[in-house]
Amino acid sequence: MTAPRYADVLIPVAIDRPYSYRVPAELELGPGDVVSVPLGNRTALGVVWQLRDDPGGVSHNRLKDVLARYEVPAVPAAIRRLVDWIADYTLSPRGMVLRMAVRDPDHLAPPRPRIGVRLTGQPPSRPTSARTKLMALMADGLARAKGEAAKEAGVSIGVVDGLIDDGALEAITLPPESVAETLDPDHARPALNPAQHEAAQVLADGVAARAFQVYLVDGVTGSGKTEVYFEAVAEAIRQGRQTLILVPEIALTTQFLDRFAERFGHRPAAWHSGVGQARRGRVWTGVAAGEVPVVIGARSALFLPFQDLGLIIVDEEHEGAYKQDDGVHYHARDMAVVRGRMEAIPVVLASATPSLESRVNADKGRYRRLILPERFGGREMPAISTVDMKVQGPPRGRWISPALELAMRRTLEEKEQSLIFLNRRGYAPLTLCRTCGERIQCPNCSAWLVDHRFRRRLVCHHCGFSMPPLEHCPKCDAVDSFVACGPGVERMAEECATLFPEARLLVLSSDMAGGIERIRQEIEAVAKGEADIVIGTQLIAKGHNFPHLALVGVVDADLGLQNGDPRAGERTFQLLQQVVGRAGRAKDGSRALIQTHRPDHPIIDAIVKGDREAFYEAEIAMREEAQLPPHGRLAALVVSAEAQSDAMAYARMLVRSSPASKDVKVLGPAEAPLALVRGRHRMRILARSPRAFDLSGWLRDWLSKVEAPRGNVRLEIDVDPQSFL
Ligand SMILES: Nc1ncnc2c1ncn2[C@@H]1O[C@H](COP(=O)(O)OP(=O)(O)OP(=O)(O)O)[C@@H](O)[C@H]1O
Ligand SMILES: [Zn+2]
Repeated sequence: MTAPRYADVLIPVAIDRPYSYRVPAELELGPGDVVSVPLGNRTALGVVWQLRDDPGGVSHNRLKDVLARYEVPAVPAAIRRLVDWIADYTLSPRGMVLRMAVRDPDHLAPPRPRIGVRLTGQPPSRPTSARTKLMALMADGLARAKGEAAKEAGVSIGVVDGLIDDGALEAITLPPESVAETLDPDHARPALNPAQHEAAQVLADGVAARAFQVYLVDGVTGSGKTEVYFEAVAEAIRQGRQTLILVPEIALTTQFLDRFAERFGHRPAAWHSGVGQARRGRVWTGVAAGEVPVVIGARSALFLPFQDLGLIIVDEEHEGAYKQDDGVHYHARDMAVVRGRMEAIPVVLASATPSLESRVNADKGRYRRLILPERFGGREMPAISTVDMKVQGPPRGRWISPALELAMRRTLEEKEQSLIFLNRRGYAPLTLCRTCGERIQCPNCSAWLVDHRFRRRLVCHHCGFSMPPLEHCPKCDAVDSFVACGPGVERMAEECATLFPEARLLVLSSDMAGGIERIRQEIEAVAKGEADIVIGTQLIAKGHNFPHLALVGVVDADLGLQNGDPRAGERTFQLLQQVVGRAGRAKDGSRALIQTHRPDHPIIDAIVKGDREAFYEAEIAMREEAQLPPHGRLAALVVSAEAQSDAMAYARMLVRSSPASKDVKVLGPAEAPLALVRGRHRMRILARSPRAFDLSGWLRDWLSKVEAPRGNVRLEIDVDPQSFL
């Protein structure tokens, strides 16, 4: 048999179709091989999507040759199918989806050998103070990587090289740093309570069965969902198969990594944007070679080329962070289920506040629901009450009600921790001129600038525009006439400092100076009890274990309920439930106070009564009534342009040419709630269909019949939108 002579190669750029190339005789290629090919006047990396014996309608002579094959494992068929599937479903160019799986050639290159140094026994000919420092460090006789030796001794790399030339040190090749520690499934098995044991057994059996099944581990906060799914991980390790654990915000999971190491002896391999290039390369190849047993990662880890995946876990499956809203609009939880089905393996979704989608799937029998009804160790849930801001509100210009203040004082006296939760970054969401009423707006977006006092900037949260605080009003020229309206976490910190000057305060929000590393340290400090009052945004509401936390105060529970987004209710419920669930995890007698203007709102009521079922029942009924997901399907089309008239014209043309269908209702175009972002005017169109309808197929049909946007007009498609802004 002669080898195929043509290869269709998909290149990770914004094109949908693979390009055809000739395969030179000396090159042996298989599907999934990573190759370099000429593209225009440059060389690009690509993946062999298909091999053929015919040039596919193009003349042989017009095709170019594949240049070379990378010495890395081939991209498995499962990933290629996943890329095809996601491209079809989300209407994204196939190459853009591939880009999430295979990117720069650099991280695919075989690991560069690490150069280390060690003593030769010969003294340096010309000792300097830097050389002496380095020699003192190396005196223990151990080999060290060059960079590490320099760093530890506090000298430059040049000093190391100098001593090599001098003959006092010798250069040696070190083995690559391992990314694939062997994990021990029985390293430290916890004693599970009966409900945990039962759920863990079902999951372990599922892994052993090697068949597709989605499990929803639905357990209240602190019920030990992690311990339970760790048993499924243990089973996968026993079977010699790989596990992928997806988490919404990997950078903040130090606590989790430590727990994993306690259970299995070592940390898992981590995959996220913060992992250095060289290490990413080793994880990628180690995963493809089947050597890395467990990867924990952010949503992009879903595209890793596992050789023998046996289990996927999606922790905090309800989290909005799983939805990617730029480039390819995909939901990592949903795509994890797709991958699980393709690979015929179990998928475990875990949450204390499951998404409506997953809950309905479980109710309908599509997913298997495992319930953990109680906190581990019989720990009580916090006692929750509301503070009616209409009658018991704080004095003007303050946001902590007398009731919350009193509870905080008691907590402080008991030497326990309080958490003040407000999901708003900065000092104040709006700055207003007292003289003329002018509101300070972003020049590029239809949004107010947020006052960030710690940084002394006014910042747009949509485009990142920022400027120093103004002295004169731009409209009436009044001096010193600005007032900050409403609170953000920085302002809450100011109020807490005034009320409790003796307390140790800590503010946590995602825009803190010092970035993710600082946030990580502060979260650890909170866990260790090093702060009395913690003031935080949703960053603090999720997944963390704070044993000293005895009081949670929600500054404004109504905040999320105000916008017209169909998911506002669900999101508010989840956020409040999660933040309240941070309290009382190590000790009974904890409390939560929820400040609200609408104490009888059904969602607030469900939280206070601890009645999750009431919330799910009402919300599911509402979605059914309105034919909203998960009962119906939605797709959003956002048209944007520099001129509003251009955006409007294209959006109108789109709607006019939508194919008639008894199943699909097209709504709009309407100006988006965020009508202007980065200087672009935005119009929204929404298509709604029954659940069983192939909405992606219908959209593709529609868009194939209309003219593509021209000039600066852009069309973005978002199937299963999470955001309605
Ligand atoms: N069987 C067990 N043995 C010992 N400790 C346990 C056990 N189950 C749970 N715990 C402990 O209880 C605490 C809560 O467990 P875990 O974090 O797994 O809960 P969770 O359900 O994931 O909570 P959340 O939804 O709030 O993130 C942890 O400190 C955990 O170590
Ligand atoms: Zn802006």
